[in-house]
Amino acid sequence: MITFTDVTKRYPNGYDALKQVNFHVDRGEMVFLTGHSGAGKSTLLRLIPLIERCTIGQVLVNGQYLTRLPRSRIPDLRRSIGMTFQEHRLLADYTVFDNVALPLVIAGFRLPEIRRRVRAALDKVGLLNKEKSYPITLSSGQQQRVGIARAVVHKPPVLLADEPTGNLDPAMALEIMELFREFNRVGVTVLIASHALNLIKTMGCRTLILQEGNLIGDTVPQP
Ligand SMILES: Nc1ncnc2c1ncn2[C@@H]1O[C@H](COP(=O)(O)OP(=O)(O)OP(=O)(O)O)[C@@H](O)[C@H]1O
Repeated sequence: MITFTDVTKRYPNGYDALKQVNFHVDRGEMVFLTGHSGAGKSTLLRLIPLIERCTIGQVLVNGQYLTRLPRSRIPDLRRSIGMTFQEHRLLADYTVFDNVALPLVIAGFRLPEIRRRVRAALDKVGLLNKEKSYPITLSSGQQQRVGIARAVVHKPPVLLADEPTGNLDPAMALEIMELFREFNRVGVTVLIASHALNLIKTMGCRTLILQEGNLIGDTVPQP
C-alpha cells in the first residue's frame, strides 16, 4: 500500500530530513513510526499525501508512483488518504459537524449524503452528541477525535496520524490509539508517528524507527 524506495528528502536550506529510506507497508497493516524530535517523522508522513515531494527515490501509494503523478491527480490521491495532526487544525468558528463535513463539501457531496456520513463518522469516534459544539468547548482528547472523524469521513483506505496523543493523558492516549485500531480492524491501513514508546509497546504493532533521517529499525513484536 505504501512503499518508500531509497527516499531522500532535502529541504530548500540543504538539510536532508530523510536519507535513503526504504520500507513497505502492506494493505491493512497498522504501523508506528517513532524516533527523536527532528528525526524526520512528520517529513516522512507529509510525503505520502504529497504535502512535500521527495528529492530522490520513489514513493508508491496505492499503486501510484508519486514522482510521476500529474498535479491534476493530487486531489484524487488526497481523497484516498486521511490525516490527523497533533494540533488538530480544526476551524474555530465552525461547529464540530461543519469541521467534519468540510472534506465532503469540498468534494462536492450533496447535503443528505454529507449528513449521513458526518453522523456516521462522529458516531464512530463517540461524539455524536457534540455535533453542534464549537471546538474550543471540547477537551483535547475530544478535539483529537473530531480530527479523526474529519480524516475518516470520506472513508479513505489509508489513515496517517502525526503525534495523535501528544497532549493527552495516558488513559485518553490509549483510547485514541484503540480508535485507530478499530479503523485498522475494518481494513484501513494505518501509519502513526508517535514519541510515546510505552504506548507503542502496549499496542504491540510493527514499529519503524527513525534517527536523524535514517531508518534504523523495523521491529515486529513477538507473539
Ligand atoms: N520546511 C523545512 N525546511 C527546512 N528544514 C525542515 C523543514 N521541515 C522540517 N525541517 C527539519 O527536518 C528535520 C525533521 O523534521 P520533522 O518535523 O520531520 O521531524 P519529527 O521527527 O517529526 O520531529 P518532531 O517529533 O519534533 O515533530 C528537523 O531537523 C527539522 O528542523
